[in-house]
This record gives sequence, C-alpha cells and structure tokens, in this order.
Amino acid sequence: MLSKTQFIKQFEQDRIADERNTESVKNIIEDVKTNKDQAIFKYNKKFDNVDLEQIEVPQHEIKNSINLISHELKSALETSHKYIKAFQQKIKHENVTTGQTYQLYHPIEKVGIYVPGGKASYPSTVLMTATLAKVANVKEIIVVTPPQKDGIDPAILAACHITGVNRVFQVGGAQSIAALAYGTESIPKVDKIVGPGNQFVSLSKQLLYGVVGIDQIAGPSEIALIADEHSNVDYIIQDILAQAEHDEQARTFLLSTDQSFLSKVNQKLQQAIDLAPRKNIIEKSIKNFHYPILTTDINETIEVVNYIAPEHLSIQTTEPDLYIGKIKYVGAMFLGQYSPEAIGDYAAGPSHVLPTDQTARFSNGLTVNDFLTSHSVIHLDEHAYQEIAPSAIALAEEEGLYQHKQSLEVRLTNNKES
Ligand SMILES: NC(=O)c1ccc[n+]([C@@H]2O[C@H](COP(=O)([O-])OP(=O)(O)OC[C@H]3O[C@@H](n4cnc5c(N)ncnc54)[C@H](O)[C@@H]3O)[C@@H](O)[C@H]2O)c1
Ligand SMILES: N[C@H](CO)Cc1c[nH]c[nH+]1
Ligand SMILES: [Zn+2]
Repeated sequence: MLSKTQFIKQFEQDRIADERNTESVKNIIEDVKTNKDQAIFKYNKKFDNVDLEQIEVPQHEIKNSINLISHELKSALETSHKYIKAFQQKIKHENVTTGQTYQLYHPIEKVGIYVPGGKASYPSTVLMTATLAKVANVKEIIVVTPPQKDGIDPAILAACHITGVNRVFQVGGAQSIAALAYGTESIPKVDKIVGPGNQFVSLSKQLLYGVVGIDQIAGPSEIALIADEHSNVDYIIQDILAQAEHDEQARTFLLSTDQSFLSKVNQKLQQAIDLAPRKNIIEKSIKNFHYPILTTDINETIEVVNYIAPEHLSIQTTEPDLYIGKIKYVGAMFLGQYSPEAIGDYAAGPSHVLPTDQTARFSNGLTVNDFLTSHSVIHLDEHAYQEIAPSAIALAEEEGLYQHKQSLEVRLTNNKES
C-alpha cells in the first residue's frame, strides 16, 4: 500500500510509461482522410480481422434485431432507456431570457456515436448516448462500432432501434473517428462525435477536435473507492474487478485511513481474480494500474481524490455525505454500498459516458446538453440602450477602438439628429 507521496510519484511514472501511440493514430487519420472507404476496408481487416465490402448495416437488419433478442433482454433495454430518458429530460437546458437578452439552445444536426466493441459488446453505450441525442432532438444519429466476425451483436442493433438511431456502420477505432470527421464515400461527415473507447479512440478524438466537435476524453475506465473499517470487503473487491475487466489499461484506486481494511482487501484480491471469467484482462489491469492508498485522514483522502479526478468515485464509508461538496473533480459519484458503480453503467439514469485520465478537472459526463448548441441574443429597446451605452463607450475609449466608440455614440439620444 502507498502513502499519498508514494502514490503520486508512482502514478506520474506510470502515466509517462503508458505513452500513447500518437504517431500510428496520426497515420490512420491521414490515410482515412485521403483514401476514404478503401482505408476503412483495410483497417477492418488489419485490426478487427473482418473483411467487409458493405460496411453499413441494412435498415431491415436494425429493425429485425428486436426479434432476435430474448424477451428479458428487450425488457431490460426498454426499462433502462425509460430511466435514462426521464433523467435527461429533467436536466435539458431550456431557453432563458432576462427580458432583452437571451440564451437560446438548438439541437446539433448530425451526430456520430462511437460504441466500443473490441473486448466486450456495449449495447448499454447505445442507450447512454443515443437516448440523450434523441431527447435533444438531433436530426441524424449515426453509430459506428467495430465489425465482428458474425455480424454486429443484435443487442446493439436492438438498442439502436429502441433509441431511434438512423444509421449504423461497422467500423471501429481511430479509423471510424476519422471517417466521421471527414466523411467517406459510405460514411457521412458529422458535426460532433461522442462516446467512449479505448486509447486509440480517445487519442483520435483529441487529434480531430476542431475538424469536428467532440464530447470529452472517455477512455479506459477508472474507479476510485473510499472505504473505512465498516465497509464490506467483498463489495469493494467486486467493484474493483468490475472496472478492471473493461481493459488492461483500466485504473483502480482504493483509499482508506484504515490499514487493516486495505490488508484484508489485498489478501482476498488474488483469489477473486482467479475466479473471474475475464481473468486475463483483470490480472494485467490490477498488476499495472491498481493503487491501494493509505491516507492519514479524511482531508488527505479528499486531496488525493481531487488530484486523481477519477471517472467514478464510490464512497462506501459510514458517512459518505461528509465528502459531498469537498470532492469536486469526478465524472460521477456513487454514495453508499447500495449504489455500486455498475448500477450507473446500466440503468440509474445519468449517462455512463464519463471523463477519464484526470480530465474531470475540466469536463463532465455526457448529458443531453452536449447535443445542443447555444447562442445569445441581444435585443435592447432604446431606453435600455441609453442606460448601458455610457459604460460601453468608456470601455471602447479605454481600448482605443475609435469606431466602436463612434458606433455607440451615434445612437445616444443627445447626439441623434432629429
Ligand atoms: N469512460 C467511459 O465512459 C467508458 C465507457 C465504456 C467503455 N469505456 C472504455 O472503452 C474501451 C473499450 O475498449 P475495447 O478495446 O473493448 O473497444 P474499442 O471499440 O474502444 O476498441 C477496439 C478498436 O481498437 C482498434 N485497435 C485495436 N488495436 C489497435 C492497434 N494496435 N492500433 C490501432 N488500433 C487498434 C481497432 O480498430 C478496434 O476496432 C475500454 O477502454 C473501456 O474501459 C469507457
Ligand atoms: N464502466 C463503463 C464506463 O467506464 C461503462 C460500462 C458499460 N457497460 C459496462 N460498463
Ligand atoms: Zn463498467
């Protein structure tokens, strides 16, 4: 287990060692920009080992997918969709006015959604993205997801059908992000790309920001857990493994002021890993990116969590409320032992697409509002103008911008020619 100082040193070293593949992603982007569909076919074969001539999923397959899944799964998708929709409708920004100034919101026209599919299938990600786009009234919703040997998982297509996705393309990784950013013969260019993915997806989104809008960096998953002597060791272990099973690069942090609790977790962790069906992924994630941290008191715990700015924070101490308002930088917070992170992954309502890699310091989890653009409107009457203009004139003078001053002064009542 690590002290605060040891942890920060170790964490920073690991981040440097975990060098991202910038050059190879840049090459993929350039290739797709130049060679369009031909490059997509090539990378589908190279990275996903699937040889496709037709990358768009036909509309009738999307529609029919609902008949290919079990009744229980259909009902789970629909129920989860209902909770997500209800939450997003509540938090959607509405137009605001002070009387003569306004802030107006409009849906983005065309949105691309990345649904991961390398190491697991993610129908829940369709729900956690497309539902929000639909609540925002986005006109065209386009999903890209890595091609699979036996075709796209019907559960993904069923989620697309339930949420109202317009088109689905079988392409993943950096090549799919470049295709949505520039457009190809098959894939339309979009205004904004949202959705989580592995390091290649996250990196390509970063590199293409500006050519296209992006939501945030939602890369390899992370969880920080805060526990005390009363926390349940088995719950904590399961929550650590649940995040580690996403990716060898998933990061898990366990913070406690109780040394004996950390030791108990440590003693039982390997046994739990050995029983896990996705042991090969989990073992690597825990070996390289699991951090048990012994803090001196609650203030130090808060300081370390704000430093990590984790994607998820689960507080399973006796009084989780003590941390509210003091921990500011997290993607999503889960309080108590009956709000495990996995309930948020699937059904609670807020989106599971959340910022990772310390980006929660300046960005937030995906919401319906990420699918809206917003602009102000100024429409003053003469009376309001006469009141505000003198301040504007003084500032224009201070900045030495003579024509600004003139354009303001010419409208002052005293100066107006009748
Ligand atoms: N933060 C969030 O909101 C959130 C939500 C869900 C999932 N996730 C994360 O999404 C990720 C899903 O990853 P995944 O791998 O299962 O699926 P993925 O779809 O993100 O990645 C698979 C794609 O990666 C590309 N790829 C693989 N190896 C490559 C290489 N060597 N060079 C270039 N490209 C390569 C391929 O094109 C492949 O299609 C995980 O890291 C998971 O933790 C994050
Ligand atoms: N925990 C992931 C976000 O990091 C989301 C997810 C989807 N399915 C299961 N989990
Ligand atoms: Zn998860």
